[in-house]
Amino acid sequence: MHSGATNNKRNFACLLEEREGIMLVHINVFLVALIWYFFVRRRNSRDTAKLPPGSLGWPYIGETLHLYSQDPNHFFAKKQKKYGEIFKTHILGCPSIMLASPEAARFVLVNQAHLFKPTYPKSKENLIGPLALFFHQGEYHARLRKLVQGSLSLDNLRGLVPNIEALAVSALDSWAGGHIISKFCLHLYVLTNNFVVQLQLSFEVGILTIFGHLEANQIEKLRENYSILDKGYNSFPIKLPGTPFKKAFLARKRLQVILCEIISERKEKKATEKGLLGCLLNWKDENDETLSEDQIADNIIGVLFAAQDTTASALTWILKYLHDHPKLLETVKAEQEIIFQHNDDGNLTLTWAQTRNMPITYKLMLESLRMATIISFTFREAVTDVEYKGYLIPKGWKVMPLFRNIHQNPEFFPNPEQFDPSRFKVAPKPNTFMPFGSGVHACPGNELAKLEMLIMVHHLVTKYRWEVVGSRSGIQYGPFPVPIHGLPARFKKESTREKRAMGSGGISKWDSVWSISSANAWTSCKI
Ligand code: HEM
Repeated sequence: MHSGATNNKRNFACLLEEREGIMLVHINVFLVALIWYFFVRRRNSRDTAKLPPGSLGWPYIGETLHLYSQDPNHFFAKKQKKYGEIFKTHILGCPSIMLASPEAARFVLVNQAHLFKPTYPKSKENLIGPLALFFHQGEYHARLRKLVQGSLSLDNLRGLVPNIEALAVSALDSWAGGHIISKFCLHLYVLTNNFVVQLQLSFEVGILTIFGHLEANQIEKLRENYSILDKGYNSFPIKLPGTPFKKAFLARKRLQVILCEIISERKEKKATEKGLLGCLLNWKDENDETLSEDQIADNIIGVLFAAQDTTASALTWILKYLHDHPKLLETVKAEQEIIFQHNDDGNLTLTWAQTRNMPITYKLMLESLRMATIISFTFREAVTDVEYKGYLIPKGWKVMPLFRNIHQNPEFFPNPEQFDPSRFKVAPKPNTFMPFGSGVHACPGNELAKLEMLIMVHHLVTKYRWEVVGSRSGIQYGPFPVPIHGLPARFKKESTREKRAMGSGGISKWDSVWSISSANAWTSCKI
């Protein structure tokens, strides 16, 4: 019994020792884990990774005044020169990190896109409609994107060529139709603001792509209210009666009513059109759930918004570059003239195949998109602390891939300030050419925009002559860059007889006015 008790005591002591041993092991494991957490895992977080170089400027206003008191492109270019390809700043009330390298843009927009969400001011989100795809990421975004992309597929665009062509011809005819006699010149010209007219064209193309056929009175109501919305979109977001923002807000409400009427009509008719509205109306999930009217309306306004000013600005720049480079204009004309003559002097409509085979005009378009970079940069917001190349991008900070700076980098585009379509004989290096963005939010309308531009250039150079009026240099932002005052120009429609009389490369009185006026802007241009 005694020895048993002694044994028991010994066993108990052993047990205690064993437990202490186990506890010690646990404590050691815990300490090692703690050390690992602090010295290894935490290496990736705020304590060790440093913020990129740069300046956050004044408290709250940061560097916003610096940005707005100069050309934004100079602001970013100066910063890039001083700090390199990744730098911090503080603009529009937000600490932000700018990224001016292709790898960094790819990191944010493609490889690690899930760590960065799209971000827009709430006031703008509400004007467009908070359910529009570009405010979202994840499953909802992917579902809507598939529908938008489907409606803009090459197969659908192929069928739109004759309609887009008819709209382009009618826009061009309207420029040259209302002739006025300008006291400054001997000829009959029309004085117009290209950007405004281009806006009308891209609006009509947007309507066509979204709705297919629409009654003229419905188009007019949409146009009227959409233009009020567009004007107020970039105004100061204050809802006082009479302010552009308040007007835009009310126009958005009216647009909702008009769109809901159209949606009900289409539902009643059980229409099976291929346009975006058809795709949105016909969508059903596995539980037979359909999209709500708000989801449909917000996405229609969203696509119209994304399609309009962007394409209009790009077209206006193409006109400006053609104007500034007469030799290039002649070469583009020669390419388009062959198609024009093949189509019985324009009596036959353009074919899809012809629009896919305009190599010179295509390079002109790409170089215009590079030089003008309609969307200079985009915004994302870090959803968590992110480390990139040893730099910390803190959660909640804005991140801005700078497309324009990449397009203007001589390492990727030698002599970047020179307009040179021939550079596109060779494909740009990956991720260096992003006029339509990149990754999950890249532009689904890029093929439509290109088609619209090619068709427009075809008709413009084969049937019209034009001359830019007033100042030829300078940019204005609205918010997309356009040549100053929207490039006012005089247009003249050439009759086939006039063209034949001149022959290819012939000089008319009009031509001499043209070349004198454009002599200052003349620079050699390779194709
Ligand atoms: C020259 C004309 C155009 C340019 C330069 C352009 C440029 C862009 C860019 C850079 C983005 C990406 C923005 C970002 O990543 O934050 C984008 C997105 C978008 N674009 Fe375009 N775009 C043009 C025309 C169009 C057209 C014609 C349409 C539709 C018919 C369209 C519809 C959209 C939509 C819906 C998005 C959002 C996509 C998403 O969030 O998934 N765009 N565009």
